[in-house]
Amino acid sequence: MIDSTFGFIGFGLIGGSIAKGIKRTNPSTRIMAYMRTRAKLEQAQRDGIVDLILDGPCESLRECDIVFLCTPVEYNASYLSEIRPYLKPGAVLTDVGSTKSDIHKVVTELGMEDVFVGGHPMAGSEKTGYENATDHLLENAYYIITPTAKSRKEDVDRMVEVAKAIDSIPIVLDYQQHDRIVAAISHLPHLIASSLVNLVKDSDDPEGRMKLLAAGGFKDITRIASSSPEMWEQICMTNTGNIIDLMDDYIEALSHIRDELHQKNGTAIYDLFDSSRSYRNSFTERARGSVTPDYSFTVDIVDEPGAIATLACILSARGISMSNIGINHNREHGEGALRITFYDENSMNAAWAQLKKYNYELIKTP
Ligand SMILES: NC(=O)C1=CN([C@@H]2O[C@H](COP(=O)(O)OP(=O)(O)OC[C@H]3O[C@@H](n4cnc5c(N)ncnc54)[C@H](O)[C@@H]3O)[C@@H](O)[C@H]2O)C=CC1
Ligand SMILES: O=C(O)C(=O)Cc1ccc(O)cc1
Repeated sequence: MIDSTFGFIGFGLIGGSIAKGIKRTNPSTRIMAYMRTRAKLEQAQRDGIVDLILDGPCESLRECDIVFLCTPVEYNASYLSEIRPYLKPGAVLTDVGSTKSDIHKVVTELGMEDVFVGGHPMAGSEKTGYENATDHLLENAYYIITPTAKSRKEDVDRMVEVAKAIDSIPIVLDYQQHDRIVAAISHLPHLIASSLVNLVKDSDDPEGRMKLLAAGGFKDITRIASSSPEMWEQICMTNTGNIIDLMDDYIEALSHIRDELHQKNGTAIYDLFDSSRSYRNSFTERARGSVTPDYSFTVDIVDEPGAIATLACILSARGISMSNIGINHNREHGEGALRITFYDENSMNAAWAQLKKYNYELIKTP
């Protein structure tokens, strides 16, 4: 990576994770950051991630090769003109926002198309804040790069290098195409998840039994309803056209399903489940969207303190590294299911054999 000094405006989950990822692979890079909560920046400085704390857009940004805007999308756009005076010649200004048309529009209006290259890492979580940022959050995730009409090829290449430096997978897309895609796979699903949660809230009995009994499937498809309302309001408000188009189609599909249920048309409902299952199963099963094959299996463990540590010790004693480990929260009590991912097939097979020896119950990933 030729760039060595990076500035961040906003330093939460995504800004913090990009900075940590850069520092992990390029420890000699210099990072300066601004956000409203200074205490968190001081923590980031103690962590060795932030070298210089900024009090806002200022002269120091002139040292940066790349400046990242990592606040909620509408605020990102409002920072463009404030940052412009502090960009050094040749510096790239980028963002990580989940929608792109709005910021590209402001960039064009301000005549900043030659310095701006949009970005959107396609991973994250429902959590927010620097305290949840990790150096591997964006590993194996697509990092969408949206050039302007006047972006220089070498600037797009520099963003590709940054994405690679944090082990993401760069992909260059037109910003309008980007917004239609994410409306379908991210924004409409967030609205559906939140409205479904509210449907249960409004339909529950006074004892809250729906909430009590809500199990795996419901929790799986509504996890994202715990995301930041401030961030998601801004995302939806900057992609209304695409979301409404897809929502119209979705309402029609739901209405169709309702009719089939009314007519007790089991075949139609079977076909719905059958076609969605085939299509869903054709998605490559990957952690956070990686293109690498998935080397994972699930282990049934007793839900008690130390159970995960014991399992980790058994594997590490054989020198087997895990690339990811996560609890499947489908069950409330009793045994827990742990999904473990490995870097390669050999590690996965060695782990399988080792855990079998200890009589763990193992379930292959479908
Ligand atoms: N959360 C996610 O999973 C993903 C989020 N994004 C995008 O990343 C951006 C940031 O999101 P997160 O890091 O998740 O949010 P976050 O809430 O963790 O971090 C936002 C940061 O911006 C700061 N901030 C908020 N308003 C500000 C303002 N007016 N001036 C200066 N700083 C301000 C906050 O103090 C915080 O440091 C958003 O634009 C979002 O669309 C992109 C991919 C994934
Ligand atoms: O929590 C999740 O799974 C997400 O949906 C993460 C996410 C949030 C916003 C984005 O623009 C991209 C990814």
